[in-house]
Order: sequence, then structure tokens, then C-alpha cells
Amino acid sequence: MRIDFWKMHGIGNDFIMLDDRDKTIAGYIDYSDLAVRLCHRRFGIGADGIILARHSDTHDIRFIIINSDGSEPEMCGNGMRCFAKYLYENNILVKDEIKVQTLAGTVVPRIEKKQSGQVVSVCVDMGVPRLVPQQIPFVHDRDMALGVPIETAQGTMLVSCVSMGNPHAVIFVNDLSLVDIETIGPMVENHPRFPEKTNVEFIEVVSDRQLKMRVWERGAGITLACGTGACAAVTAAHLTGRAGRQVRVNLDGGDLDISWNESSGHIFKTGPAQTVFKGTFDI
Ligand SMILES: N[C@@H](CCC[C@H](N)C(=O)O)C(=O)O
Repeated sequence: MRIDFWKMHGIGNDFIMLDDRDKTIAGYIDYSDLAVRLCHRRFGIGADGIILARHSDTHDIRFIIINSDGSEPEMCGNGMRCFAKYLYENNILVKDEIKVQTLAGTVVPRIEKKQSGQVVSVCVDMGVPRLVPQQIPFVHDRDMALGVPIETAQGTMLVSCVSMGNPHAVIFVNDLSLVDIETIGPMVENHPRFPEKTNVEFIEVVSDRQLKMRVWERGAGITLACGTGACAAVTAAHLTGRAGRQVRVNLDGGDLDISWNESSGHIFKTGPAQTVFKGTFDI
């Protein structure tokens, strides 16, 4: 069977977009197996995840994201902007604002800017961030993999835990360029404190309106950007007095503008969505 796909990205966080409203793909292959196969950067198309459009009884559409390792997260912020553009330009939902069913609840992307009928940027109402009230002191060391917390030269980290539907561990650092993300990222991701595993964001505060961020994503490793992670970072930065409510987050793949509304508690994320190429594959 031949399947059409779009390869898209939101500031370098890349996805393979699929239309499975009629469940044809689900009838043929497990989504998890499909993600592992398609996301492989040498043997597949290459991506951080696959995103599928499915019919919803309660919303305009249902959003499914599968990480490149085959795990299914609750939400994906960069993927949601790509999703809105994909639905609009494929004439699946030609509306400026849609209500999307996700495992993290209702998410509302609104098309911000169009050029010659093509969607350029999208603002997503990401809902209300949920907090784990206290910061968790987290001692890190290579031996943590064995469950033995030992103080090392790297010291003790404070991890702020924020849920955007999916879990985030936000770590503030003085100098982002000195962080060994490939070592610390998977240690925190897989630490027993996080039974569902976690995404890990490393944040350097530039000013109360600007954060620099690098990310280790659950189920995908280092990516160029994470939209839910940027919202979690601004939430943690604001609540710890490091930033205001309107913050630009500089990520490896580009910038996101995050705005946390005081009265509604909702957090909004604005950024671009781009198509890389379109194609077909056989399953
Ligand atoms: N990159 C995404 C988040 C994708 C899901 C994440 N890896 C998880 O497992 O929670 C984003 O832009 O939010």
C-alpha cells in the first residue's frame, strides 16, 4: 500500500505528517513500528517523530504524535504548528482556528500569518501548565544509572518539574555552552524520580524577556527545539522570578515567542511551521 506524507519542521524539530482519518494506516501497521522505521535518519525518511491526523467525535480533529523511538507522548508543541499548516494546506480543515484533541487535552492552534494561501506562522493555545510545586533537588552522576546518588564535581542540580500534558524537567544553568547534554540529558530522562521518563530542558537566562534553551527530549534525544519544553521553561523561569510572562526563547533551530496569560492561566506559543518536501512510501 502506498502512503502520502509531508515532511515538515517547526524550527528544526522535524516530523513526518500522515493523514489516517480513515484508519487505513492503523489497519496495516502499528504506529510505533511505523515511527521507528520512518524516523530513522539513515534507513528511513528521518524525523524526530511522526504525526497522524485522526477523526475525533468531540473536536475538529485528533492529533497523535509518536516519538522516533516508538513511544507515544501526550503532546508536541512544534508538531502542533506543523499540524495546523498540514490540515489547512491539504484542505482537511480550512479554518484559522481549530480545536484539537490530544492526550494532553484540548489544544487550540490559530493561524497567525499566511502568504499566498500558505500558512507561515501559528499561535497555539497550549492550555494551562501544571506544576509540581517544589523544586526537586537532583544529584547527578554517572552512577545515577545504577540508582546511587553520589555528589560529584558536577554538583547538585535543581530540577523544576512542569507538565504541559507531557513531562518536563527544567534545569537553569549559568552557561549553556558548557552543559554536557548527551550525558546529563538521558540520566535525568531515565531517573527513577520520573517513572514516565521526562523531557529535559537546560536554560540560560539572558534577561527577563529572553531565555536560551537546549533540550534532551524523551524518546528522541537532542532535538533542535521543543515547543512544550519552551512553555515549561518560561513557566519555571517566571515562577522562580527569573523572567516575565512574555519571553522569547532562543533554541538551536530558531526562536519561539511564549506568552503566559495571567488571568486565564493559559500559555501561548507562536512560531513558524515549514514544509520540507512531500512524498510517498510503501508499507
Ligand atoms: N518536540 C515536542 C515534544 C515531543 C514529545 C516529547 N518528546 C515527549 O516525549 O514528551 C514539542 O515541540 O513539544
